[in-house]
Order: sequence, then structure tokens, then C-alpha cells
Amino acid sequence: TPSAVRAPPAPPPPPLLSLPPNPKPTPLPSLTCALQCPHFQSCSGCTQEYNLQRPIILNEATDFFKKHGVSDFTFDSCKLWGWRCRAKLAVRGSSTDPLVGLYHQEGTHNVADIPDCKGITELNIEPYDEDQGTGELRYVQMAVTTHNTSLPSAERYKNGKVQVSLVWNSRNEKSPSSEKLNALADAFDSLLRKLQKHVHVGASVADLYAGAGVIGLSLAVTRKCRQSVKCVEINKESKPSFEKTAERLPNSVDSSISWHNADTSIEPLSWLVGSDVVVVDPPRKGLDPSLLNALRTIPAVESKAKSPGSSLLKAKGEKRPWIVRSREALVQIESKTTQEDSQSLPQTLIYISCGWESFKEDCKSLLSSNVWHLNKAHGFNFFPGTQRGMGVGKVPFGYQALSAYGCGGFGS
Ligand SMILES: C[S@@+](CC[C@H](N)C(=O)[O-])C[C@H]1O[C@@H](n2cnc3c(N)ncnc32)[C@H](O)[C@@H]1O
Repeated sequence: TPSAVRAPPAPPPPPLLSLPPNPKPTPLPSLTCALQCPHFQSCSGCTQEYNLQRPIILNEATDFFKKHGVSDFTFDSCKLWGWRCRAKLAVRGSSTDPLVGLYHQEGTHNVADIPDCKGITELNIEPYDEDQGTGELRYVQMAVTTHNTSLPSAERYKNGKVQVSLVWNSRNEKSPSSEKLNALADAFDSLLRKLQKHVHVGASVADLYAGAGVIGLSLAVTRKCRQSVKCVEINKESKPSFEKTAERLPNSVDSSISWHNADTSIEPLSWLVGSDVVVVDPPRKGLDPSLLNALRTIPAVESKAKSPGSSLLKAKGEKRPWIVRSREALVQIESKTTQEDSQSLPQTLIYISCGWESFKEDCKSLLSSNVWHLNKAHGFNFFPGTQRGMGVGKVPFGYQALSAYGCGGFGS
């Protein structure tokens, strides 16, 4: 939290634990799980002051999973205070006297200063000037990983890694100021959380709604999926990021990895064939209906494929002939060793959800098909005191600039 404040003084904080007048007196909230922050209300960060240990949808999530066969729904109440592992700091001022801090109040652009940013003064980086649109460094965002589940929870924070994102004001990576950016970025470790616990060794994986392939690439790095990793993403802008990360993969990685610029909702079956594990990380609206339908009808595909004369799952080399894709839309990194050309259909589905309402609908639809059953679900109270969503699912996995994450694990 910034100490010296250069912005105009904030309105005085409300008295701690004051409650709005209520005609029906409610029991006094437990002080042990209250936010107890003098900035509540004047700061835009938190909206829930009491009972931080129980996010509003916890009861609903527990009931939902119980109803669908998971009576051991687990929930990380997480750290109730001092939990923020992500801070987006605005950078203003000058290179000799930089201001790095939080916007003081939502809607204002007054920066509350953190005065001791050594990186900026040493590299002579020009802070962004909002009026002129000039300068170099605009924001610093920091995220701390605390989900190394092999550690006792008390030690996770201490041993967390920090991902730092720098928002740089330039047209492209080759602009004259980029050397300074690289010098700044090289100083930090990047963040990749573990997803591999639920992926069996040797699996072929389809990472659908893949973005820049963070999940698929991280699985390839763990060397768990020695077979293939297919990342499917609709936004072509993610391709360079995938390529850049793929270039930096260690030599030890020996999966065949591909990134496809494609719409998962078109011929979704073509992405499912040949994958043992499917990871889906859809936008808040949930799975595309056609993918949902393909997942619901896998046994029918399987039995059709087994019928005499069918080439549905057998076509080696000439994979998925009904899909013609342009070369530009594909990035292919071949494995050094020969891979068996798997034509299996998925047995495991890992659903990472950032939208509770759509997850519930998709989950109900998958279960009602009697093709999938729910193995495990886990929720995370990533943002105590805020109204941001709770992730639900199987694997403790949070990354990038998104709010609550989690996933539901299904088995067929
Ligand atoms: C919640 S993000 C997940 C990103 C990624 N898994 C990651 O870790 O960075 C959802 C992604 O799905 C992509 N997307 C949305 N609709 C899609 C579709 N029909 N087919 C493929 N990708 C899609 C979006 O562009 C976005 O990158």
C-alpha cells in the first residue's frame, strides 16, 4: 500500500465497523472476519466489509455440486486479509521523480505515490504523460502466485513468485525505447501455474479457448503430455505471443505442440478427436452450444466410428479431412521423437470457469447427457471482500489479469 500520498486528500474514512441504520436489527457481524480497513468506501477495491470467509455464492455452489454428485466440494477460504496478489499501478511524474501508485479513487486519475521505485530512476525511463500521450512506462501490474500446493498453506505466500506486467507506450517491440523495456522485464520471473496434476502422463491434450496457449504450453513444459498439445483460439492476435513463448521452450520439451487460429464452435469434434484430455477455458458466456453438443454426443461418435467402413477415427496422416485450414492459421512445433497418432476421444474434461452462471448451465447440460460425471469441484475465494466471481473447479489455477478462476473436472 502506498505510503506518501500526493493526490488531494481522500475524504475521511468512515468509522470502522459502522453499519447503515437498519429498522430490523441484524446480529452484530463477527469482527474476526471483518475487513477492518480504514480505506473501505474511499478506496474502490473492496465492497464487502463483513463475513469475508463466506463469499455470497458459497452456499449455492455447495448445494449445486452436492446435487450433482460431488458431496466433497472443497473451498479455499484463502487469506482474508493481505490477500491481494495483483496490483495495477499507474506510472506518472518524471524520470527523476517518478510517481508509481494506485489511482486514489475510482474514476479519478490521481496517483497515490510509492516513492521508491529504483528500476525507473536507474534506467532513466520516462513515465507516461496522460495529457501529451508521451513517455514510456504507463502501468506496472504485479501478480503473486501462491498456489504451490506442495507447500503448507502458511508457506505459500512466502514462496510465491511474482509476475510483473509492464504497460509500455510504443507502437511495437522494435521501437527505440524497447531496450529499456527489455532491461526492465528481464529482471522478473514470469508466472505459470500448475495444471498438470489432473493430466495423466503421456496424454494428448486439447486446450480450447486457448488464448496464447498458456495452459497448453505449460502442460507441454511439465513433459506430462508427451503426445500432442493442440491449442485452439479464435483471436489471431494471440498467435505472435504463442510463437514467442514456444520459441523459448526448453529443449527437453518433446510434445508435438500446435496452435490453431480457429473457431472452436465450428466442427468442434475435429478438436476432440485424438485428445485424451480436453481443457476448456471459455469466456464468461460459457461453452459454445456446438462444442457442448459434441461433448454430449461422444459415445454416438465412437460407436459410429466403430461401424464397418467408417474412417472417422482411423484416418492416419489424413487427419480430419473435412476441415481445410490455411497454413497461416497454424503454428506447428513437431516433436523430435515419433508420436503415435492417437485417434482417441477424450476421457477427461477440465473446465476452467470464470462465469458461475454459465458454468452451472454447461455443467447441468453435460451431466444430463449421461456421458460425463463430475469427479471433483473446487472453489477459490480469490477476492475476499469483493463481488468478483468465485472460481469453481478441480485444479487450483489462476493466471493472467482475470479475476477468479477454477475449474470443474469431469470424467466420462
Ligand atoms: C477466458 S479466455 C482464456 C484464455 C486462455 N485460456 C489463457 O489462459 O490465456 C477465453 C479465450 O477464448 C477465446 N475464444 C472465444 N470464443 C472462441 C471460439 N469460439 N473459439 C476459439 N476461441 C474462442 C477468446 O478469444 C479468449 O482468448
